[in-house]
Order: sequence, then C-alpha cells, then structure tokens
Amino acid sequence: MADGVFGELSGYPFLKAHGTGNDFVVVVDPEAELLLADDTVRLACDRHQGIGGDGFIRVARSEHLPEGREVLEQAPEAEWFMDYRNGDGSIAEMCGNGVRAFVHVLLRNGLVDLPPGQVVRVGTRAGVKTVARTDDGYAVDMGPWGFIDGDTARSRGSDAVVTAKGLRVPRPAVSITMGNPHTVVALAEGEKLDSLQLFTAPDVRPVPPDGTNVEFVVPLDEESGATEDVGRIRMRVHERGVGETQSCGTGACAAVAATRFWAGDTAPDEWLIEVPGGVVSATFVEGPHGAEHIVLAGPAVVVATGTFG
Ligand SMILES: N[C@@H](CCC[C@H](N)C(=O)O)C(=O)O
Repeated sequence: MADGVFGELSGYPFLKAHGTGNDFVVVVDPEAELLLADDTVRLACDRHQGIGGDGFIRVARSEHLPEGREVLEQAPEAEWFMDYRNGDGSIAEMCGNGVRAFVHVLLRNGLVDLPPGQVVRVGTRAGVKTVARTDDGYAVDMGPWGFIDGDTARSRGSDAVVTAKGLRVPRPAVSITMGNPHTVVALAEGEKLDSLQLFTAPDVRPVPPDGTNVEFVVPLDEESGATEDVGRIRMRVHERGVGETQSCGTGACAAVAATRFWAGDTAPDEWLIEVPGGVVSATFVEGPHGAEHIVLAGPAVVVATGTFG
C-alpha cells in the first residue's frame, strides 16, 4: 500500500455506514491481512483528521481470525466475522447497529445472498448472530440478555449507582450484559434526559469488570405513543470507548430489558426505542433451550465509499 497518513490503510478502500446515526468506518479485508493497530483505528475514526466514526468494522472471513475459528466450531455456516473496534481503538464484543451495517455491506459487495425469508449467520466476539432482512432494514437475533450481578439486581431492583453531569443526585441503575456490558438508569422526565451532559463518562459504582456503556432511559406513556402491546422509551447513551453516540443497538436491548424488568410481569414484549439518531425496535422472543432472546430491528445505510489517503 502507498505511504500515506493512515499507515497500512493508506490506499485501502473503505465504506462509511451508519445505523440510526451510530456511524462506522468499514473495511472489507476477507483474508484478515490488516494489523489494525489502535492508533490506526483511532485516526480512521477521528472526525477532524480521519474519516470519522463511532466504531471501526473489519469484514473478514471467520477462518482467518482466531475468534472466528472458535465461532466456526459451533456454527460452520458463519462464514463472515464482524471484527469490531470502538473509535478509541479498543476491541468490543458486539455492536447491534454495526452488525446491521456489516450485513448491508456483505450484500452490497455481493459477498452473501439474502433472499426474502432467508437468514445469514454472522460471527462476532459475542457469539453467532442470525440476521434477516426486513422492509426497511435488518432484524438481528441478539441472543440472550442477562444481569451482570443477577442476585443483587433481582433482590434489590438495582445493583449500581450512577453519577453524571446534569443529574442532581446519584441514581440507582442495573448492569446488563448483551455480550458487551451496559448499565441502565431510569429517569422520570424527558427534560432530565435532555439536560444530561454526556461529554464526560458517567461514574458507575460498582463498574462491571470490563467497563460499561451507560444508557439513560425515560419510559414513555400512552400520550407519547406507548400502547398496551408496544412499550416505548427514549434513550441517550454514553458508549465505552467512544463517548455519547446517536444510538446504540446493544444499549437499546439492555435498556428495554431493564425497563421491562422494572415494570414487572404485565410489561409488553415489543418495544420501540427513540434515540437521537432515529428509532429501533426490540422484541423479546423465546430462544433455544428456553432462554429469552431479544430481536433488534432497524435500518442500515452506506453513505460513502472511498480510499484512505
Ligand atoms: N454502538 C454499538 C456498541 C459498540 C460497542 C460498545 N461501545 C462497547 O464498548 O461495548 C451498538 O450498536 O451496540
């Protein structure tokens, strides 16, 4: 490759994609030949000196990455692996908006065929995800959700305390895994959500062992579009390894899991999540072996293609 500002990426083609405003620099590297040092990823995602993105996605054949080979042992059909990094270069287990963008790029580049009614299985560090096409995007079985500290959450309703700029007092929260870690805080009013300052990371105690993404949610009532059958929340998020983003798919799943847990048995299975970058949906379904899975649906868009300078 040419000697340019992006090191090994100079001269390499990229796509810029997003899902509800959560944006990604995507490279198609089927043989996983790129080294992808943290600095290189950081520069690619830099909004002033790079292409700009919340995250960086490498599209690689599973057989060429160690984590991909582990996936293939359980799911030989998961030919493609989403190698995901945050904008600061750190590796993340999973990205719900990113996996839709990933499949969109696979289709756009003719790397998979996805006729109506069929699914594609994608390898990730949080296991294999099954993705289907919808009328306006993609639906992803995100797998099971779980409490990070199940006993405390179930007995007390919360297992952490969050402090953030714009919150008058620290708030109780619950930490949930979607393969990656999340801590969810409920607020009573929209104004409180709007006045949060999320340039700096909220303080979470105790913080989960691998850090956390923090979601602030406001449950909406029937006047704001919720119904008996479809719950609705507004959400803002501070992402681990990034900062505030316009949307977070795994965060939306964690947010509805916490909201439904707090609401009790009568809460619906279908949810709409309003984020600054749009709306995604999440549906609780019965997965294999009786585990409760969440299906996340939303759009994926490629906005540009180019070559690193
Ligand atoms: N925006 C993503 C999540 C990306 C990873 C996250 N920042 C982490 O470190 O866990 C999503 O849509 O899920």
